[in-house]
Amino acid sequence: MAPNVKDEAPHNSFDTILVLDFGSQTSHLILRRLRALGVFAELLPCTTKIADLTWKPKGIVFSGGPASVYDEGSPHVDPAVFDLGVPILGICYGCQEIAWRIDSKNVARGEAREYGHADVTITKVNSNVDRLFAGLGDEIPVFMSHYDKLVNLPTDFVVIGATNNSEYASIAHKEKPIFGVQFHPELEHTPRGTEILRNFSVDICGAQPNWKMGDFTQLEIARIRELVGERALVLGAVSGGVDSTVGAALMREAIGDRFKAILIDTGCMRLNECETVKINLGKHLGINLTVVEAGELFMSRLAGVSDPEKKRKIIGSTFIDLFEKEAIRIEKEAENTPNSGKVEFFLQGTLYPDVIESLSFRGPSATIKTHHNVGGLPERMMNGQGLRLIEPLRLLFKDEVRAIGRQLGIHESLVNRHPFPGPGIAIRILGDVTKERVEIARKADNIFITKIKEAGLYDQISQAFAGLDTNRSVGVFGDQRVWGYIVILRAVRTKDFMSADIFDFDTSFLKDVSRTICNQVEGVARVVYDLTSKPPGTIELE
Ligand SMILES: Nc1ncnc2c1ncn2[C@@H]1O[C@H](COP(=O)(O)OP(=O)(O)OP(=O)(O)O)[C@@H](O)[C@H]1O
Ligand SMILES: O=c1[nH]c(=O)c2[nH+]cn([C@@H]3O[C@H](COP(=O)(O)O)[C@@H](O)[C@H]3O)c2[nH]1
Ligand SMILES: NC(=O)CC[C@H](N)C(=O)O
Ligand SMILES: [Mg+2]
Repeated sequence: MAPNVKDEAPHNSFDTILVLDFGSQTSHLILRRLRALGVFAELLPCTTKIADLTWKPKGIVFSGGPASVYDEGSPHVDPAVFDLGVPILGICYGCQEIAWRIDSKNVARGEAREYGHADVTITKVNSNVDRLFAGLGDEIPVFMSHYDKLVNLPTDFVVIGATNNSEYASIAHKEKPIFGVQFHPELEHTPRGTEILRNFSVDICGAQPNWKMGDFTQLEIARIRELVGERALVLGAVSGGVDSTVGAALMREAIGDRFKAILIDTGCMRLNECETVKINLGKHLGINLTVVEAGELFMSRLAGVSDPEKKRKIIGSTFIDLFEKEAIRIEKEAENTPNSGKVEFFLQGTLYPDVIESLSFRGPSATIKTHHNVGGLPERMMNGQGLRLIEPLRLLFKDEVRAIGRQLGIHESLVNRHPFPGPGIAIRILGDVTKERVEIARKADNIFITKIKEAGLYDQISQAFAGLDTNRSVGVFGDQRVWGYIVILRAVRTKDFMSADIFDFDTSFLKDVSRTICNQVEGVARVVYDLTSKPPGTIELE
């Protein structure tokens, strides 16, 4: 495989805390909190071999995780991590891992699950170990989520915090900067958790809290210039979503017209999407976007397919076919112009959550959904055509990307757009995809989003759309029997798209949307509002 460029990362320019991930649902929040403090942080699987690290972290956090340290097959860190000489903080499973490494009898199943609020009584010991809880007083409310617990105090450790249920809820090594907490400082429900993470990263690890988006932007532009060199062309998959738009703006800034932006019209885009994106990118960013019209091709390949994973795979491989063709076309077109060169790079707007998912120590969690931008797509492009991948945003979260977008002067309406998945409306239709069904879903979606905007709710909602259940339901319209599809409205609030809450509309708003859709979209017999949070649901229907 062609070398990736991911290692040229901010960890070379900023003090970085390494988070080793044991698979907790909230591992990414540890990074979010640290970065919000101005401390750059990166996540790697807990099984990372320390000898493979090409950079030295200022400190290491072990995350929580669903396994039990004492079970066979449970994940464990490379023992070399303790020889690095940098401070370590274990959170929940991470704390249990520290204790278990010292003696496997130190951890056992507790008598009761402790899930939710608890009060930690802080014990002052000496100025060295007290640094973790410095400034926090005698007691702090925390959020717990565990069943296992420390049943012995590991040798050479002292207790720095206890709860009614957990005698050793927080521990510290007597001499070395090794700490463990049974609770989760990364959660909002541990109100003073950020202070604990600051005490650890800044005071104990000595990390300079100087991570700023502005620096990232300039560093990234310089890095792209150096990487791409004087002649090479870069093909960019640009959807008009905030991620690829910001990625495209960075590329454009870095290498001008040698960046070639391509939008594939899958035939499953939102109403007027492609036209609007083309105009916006031209007007605001000076990017000449090529729209590849491929609706018919996608429809023919999707005909009769109702299995969600099959749909996603078909769409993913059709995207590649088209990008491969485009690479050839672009090189031909550039021949005999001042910009002649080979297409050597492929830009994608991959974000950190996608990367985190595929970094899981259990292997990619693609078993839930195959995202078309991770996995198959780049690999074939790279192996088949020798293309190298550029993913300037692969270490960022969505709100960080939005902040960069604003810095680059990208219009607020683009920066704040709700995300739209690459496979588009195809994964919002339960059942097989036909032109007629896409059209119905698209119209319903447009009505829903327009009403949301009119009501001034768009920016309060993280993502909203209308999908289609292709089971049909009976209705009565003007005394006529109809047998039509069911429109599913979905609107969620989330910061990171890993978990999400339902948006609370007034019933009168939903009634109005329902009435308008039934009146204006032929083929619909009923409209329902999806009340499933994530988890257990996912944001998209498929
Ligand atoms: N229709 C499309 N044409 C070209 N590239 C696409 C298309 N849809 C998706 N992509 C590529 O796949 C990547 C992942 O899509 P994704 O929807 O996650 O990001 P986005 O569209 O840039 O932003 P957002 O999440 O806000 O929609 C995009 O960044 C882009 O590189
Ligand atoms: O580009 C994409 N290609 C995909 O295949 C894909 N699947 C889901 N999504 C988006 O990811 C976020 C989380 O969605 P789920 O809860 O449905 O997994 C939501 O924002 C989804 O819109 C995708 N984006
Ligand atoms: N949240 C966690 O890390 C849980 C750790 C472990 N699985 C327990 O039940 O205690
Ligand atoms: Mg998108």
